[in-house]
Amino acid sequence: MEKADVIVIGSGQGGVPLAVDQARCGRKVVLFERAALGGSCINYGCTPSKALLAAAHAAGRARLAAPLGIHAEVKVDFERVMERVRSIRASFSQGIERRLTEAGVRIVRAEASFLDPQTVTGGGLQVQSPLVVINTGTGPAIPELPDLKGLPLLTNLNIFDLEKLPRCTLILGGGYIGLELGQGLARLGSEVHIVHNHDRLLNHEEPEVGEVLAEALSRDGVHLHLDCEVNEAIYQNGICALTLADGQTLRGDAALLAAAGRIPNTAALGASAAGIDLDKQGYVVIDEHFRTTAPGVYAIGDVARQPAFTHVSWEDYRRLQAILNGEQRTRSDRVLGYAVYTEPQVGRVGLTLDQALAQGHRARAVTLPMAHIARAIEWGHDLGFYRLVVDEDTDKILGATLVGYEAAEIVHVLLAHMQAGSTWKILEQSVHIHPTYGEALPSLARLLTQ
Ligand SMILES: Cc1cc2nc3c(=O)[nH]c(=O)nc-3n(C[C@H](O)[C@H](O)[C@H](O)COP(=O)(O)OP(=O)(O)OC[C@H]3O[C@@H](n4cnc5c(N)ncnc54)[C@H](O)[C@@H]3O)c2cc1C
Ligand SMILES: NC(=O)c1ccc[n+]([C@@H]2O[C@H](COP(=O)([O-])OP(=O)(O)OC[C@H]3O[C@@H](n4cnc5c(N)ncnc54)[C@H](O)[C@@H]3O)[C@@H](O)[C@H]2O)c1
Repeated sequence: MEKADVIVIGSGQGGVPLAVDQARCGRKVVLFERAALGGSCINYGCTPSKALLAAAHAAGRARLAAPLGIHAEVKVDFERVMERVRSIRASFSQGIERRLTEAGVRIVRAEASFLDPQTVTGGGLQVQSPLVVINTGTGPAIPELPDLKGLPLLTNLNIFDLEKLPRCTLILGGGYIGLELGQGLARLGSEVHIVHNHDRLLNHEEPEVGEVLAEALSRDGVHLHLDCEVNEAIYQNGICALTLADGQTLRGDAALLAAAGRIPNTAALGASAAGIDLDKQGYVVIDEHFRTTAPGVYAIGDVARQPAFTHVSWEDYRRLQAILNGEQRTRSDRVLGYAVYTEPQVGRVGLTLDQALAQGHRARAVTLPMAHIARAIEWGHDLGFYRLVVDEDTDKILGATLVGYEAAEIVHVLLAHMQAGSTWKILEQSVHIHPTYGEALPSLARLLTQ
């Protein structure tokens, strides 16, 4: 039995910096990782998907430039696109290994499970520690479909290993992954069908978000099957056929992508041996201070049902580190921002109007269409809108939804206002630069004076 000061299970976005910091403080740290170092974000998530989208959006922009008087002939070298994706992913993962090693973290390349709250085993090793941090993330949820067994399913785990672009790709799910990869594959030349079991894409967002994205995806030739389920999936001779509830049959050359949500990576953990409670879906139950129900065991990131974003897992690490140092921090008092990297992008922060009303705020929303923004007209971006949600009692900004060009960047202006506790009146008085997309934010706030 080995002894350590800290055990980290999973090299996700919070686990790696935590392990590095603890090791730099002179503690003996053992990190278990059963797959590639760097977790979902680097290997099967943000990094490869955004590298792929860089190529896809370059192709898409070129094709859609005709209204500007530019007529481009686009030729996609899919092999080269994917080589670039994989080389960026490999270099990021190697960087993680270097960081951990240089800090003196002992890396055990094996699946870990608990023997008791202080003892973890994996790769033939048993390690005992007073502090264990679980950062094991999530994996793709596979929809329960009759006859799905035997079908070579694509998920976020293997799609970035593709060598050949599928002629036709059938995607289950019109959420983040389905939309980003659906538009990406379409722009690279695949015939894409998205089957979504809700009548709106990205159905947790302001209703108009789904409408704008549906229009944008249609312009890219994506076929949308909304409010629709798959009844049957058959795989024969390399061809997969999906029969939809509306009677249509979609056929693809073996490319069916499951993008229908996530399941937590807890099955292998042996949580019950350590007295770690899981919720009904298998997520680790934590309190406001990331404590699980087992003494000395904490959980951060996606596996603890925190909002499933890289920056949240990273911020969890900062908060847990502060808590371990005796500071008064909690897990949920953050201004949450996130984005969807379709074109147009969706930049989000804080509450939607419905969420604000449901939380008891006397909330009001104002909306500015893209077509009223000078920069958007000049650049030929006609799709999208900016929406601001404010509290009528305090004038505080409660949230925003920006749908438009580089909205993921522009939404940070509002995130900074919210973090600083400022009001829409301060935003309205700010003189932003002309002609920019940012200039539209004070104009948006000005609508509240009417
Ligand atoms: C396609 C896709 C695109 C995404 N794009 C974005 C984006 O643009 N922006 C964004 O903010 N977020 C994005 N996300 C979400 C983001 O990837 C996750 O929220 C982020 O990785 C945080 O994960 P984590 O730190 O909780 O753990 P993860 O990064 O999931 O890491 C968990 C690690 O634990 C390991 N592990 C699991 N069980 C065990 C075990 N028993 N023993 C040892 N090791 C184990 C796993 O192998 C994995 O390496 C995307 C996700 C996907 C799937
Ligand atoms: N840009 C980003 O930050 C980014 C990108 C990708 C993923 N992510 C993270 O990863 C998480 C998972 O993404 P996701 O897209 O898998 O999940 P999701 O929950 O965002 O979307 C899945 C959608 O699929 C639908 N669905 C479920 N089962 C279905 C079925 N059988 N047939 C048709 N539709 C079905 C659901 O209604 C749901 O809206 C996200 O919640 C997000 O936190 C973030």
